[in-house]
Amino acid sequence: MKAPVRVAVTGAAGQISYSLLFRIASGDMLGKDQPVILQLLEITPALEALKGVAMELDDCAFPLLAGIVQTDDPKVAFKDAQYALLVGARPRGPGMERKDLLEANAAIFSVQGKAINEVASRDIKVLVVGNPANTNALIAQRNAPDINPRQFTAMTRLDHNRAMAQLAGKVGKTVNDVKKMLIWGNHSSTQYPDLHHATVDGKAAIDLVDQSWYEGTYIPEVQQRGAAIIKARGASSAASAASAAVDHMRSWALGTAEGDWVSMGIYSDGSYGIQEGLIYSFPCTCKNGDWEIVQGLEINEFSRARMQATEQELAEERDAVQHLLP
Ligand SMILES: NC(=O)C1=CN([C@@H]2O[C@H](COP(=O)(O)OP(=O)(O)OC[C@H]3O[C@@H](n4cnc5c(N)ncnc54)[C@H](O)[C@@H]3O)[C@@H](O)[C@H]2O)C=CC1
Ligand SMILES: O=C([O-])CC(=O)C(=O)O
Repeated sequence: MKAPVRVAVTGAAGQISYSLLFRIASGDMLGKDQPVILQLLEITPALEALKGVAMELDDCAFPLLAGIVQTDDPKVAFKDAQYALLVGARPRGPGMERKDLLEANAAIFSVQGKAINEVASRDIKVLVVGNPANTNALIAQRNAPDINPRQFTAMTRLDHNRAMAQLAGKVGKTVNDVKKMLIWGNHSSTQYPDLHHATVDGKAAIDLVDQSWYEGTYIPEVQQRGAAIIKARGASSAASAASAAVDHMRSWALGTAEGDWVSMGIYSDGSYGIQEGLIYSFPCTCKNGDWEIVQGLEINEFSRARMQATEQELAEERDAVQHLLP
């Protein structure tokens, strides 16, 4: 049996965590041979609810669950953590854009970035889920100067998974047939789901659909899927968000499949002309616990304009939180 790893999860008594924690503890995220110690962070008033969640985790008798820490202190939650899933943040309601949450949520990520910098394992892998995820990831990263910026990522895997499911449905195939899906940019309504590199059953996806459906239906539906779930469910995506978080961390830790890639919000190194330092979603392959941006994709004018629009939004979000970026 491997030695247990420490996995910090914030917002641990919330909706997403109610699905996420059970998936992590069952081995879906890091493998069926990897024991985990869950280090759960909540705000003080939610500690009682967190206790209930921890009781249920105990009641599952998961063979891989080697311990549970419950705390309202970030320095306890992140202590020696090798993985951190930053979920704890306010969700949006109907009629809001995710960036409307910046004011309510941004401060959380500067506190947590500082705590990670101080006490976490130096090889920690951080995934920010709480919205607006890319800019919150940027805030956490900039507040953790002793950790390599590559170790802070934001979740666009839910968008990636949604884009695969919508495409598969349209062409009468399953997600297993879809490869090289790609979300560029921000986890927001400016994100750009790019079908120019995707394949379905080995055929170019862009040739299987017409341009008017791609532009007029597909792109807006993927961009607005989060809002559509809020409208239908009365609350934002939870189980699907948890599943995407599990997918993101599993790909990063255990690698991506040969001949395929995943979308991850990562620290831009200037690839594809995207401003360095923004947390922007790129196509990534993962190996040996590290990610790499897929290089050399041909970008047409249609794509370039959309990649720049979402980049512009991220630059504006960054400028709005300057006071939290040391
Ligand atoms: N990136 C993505 O694809 C997605 C992101 N989200 C975002 O994830 C976040 C969480 O969503 P839900 O679980 O549905 O919300 P929720 O409101 O059910 O749970 C959030 C939890 O975070 C806790 N919390 C608040 N401040 C905290 C702090 N400083 N430290 C630790 N815990 C704290 C709250 O007490 C609450 O229990 C929201 O911001 C939501 O918009 C949701 C779906 C997808
Ligand atoms: O839409 C929201 O506010 C929640 C979210 O990020 C998503 O479902 O993609």
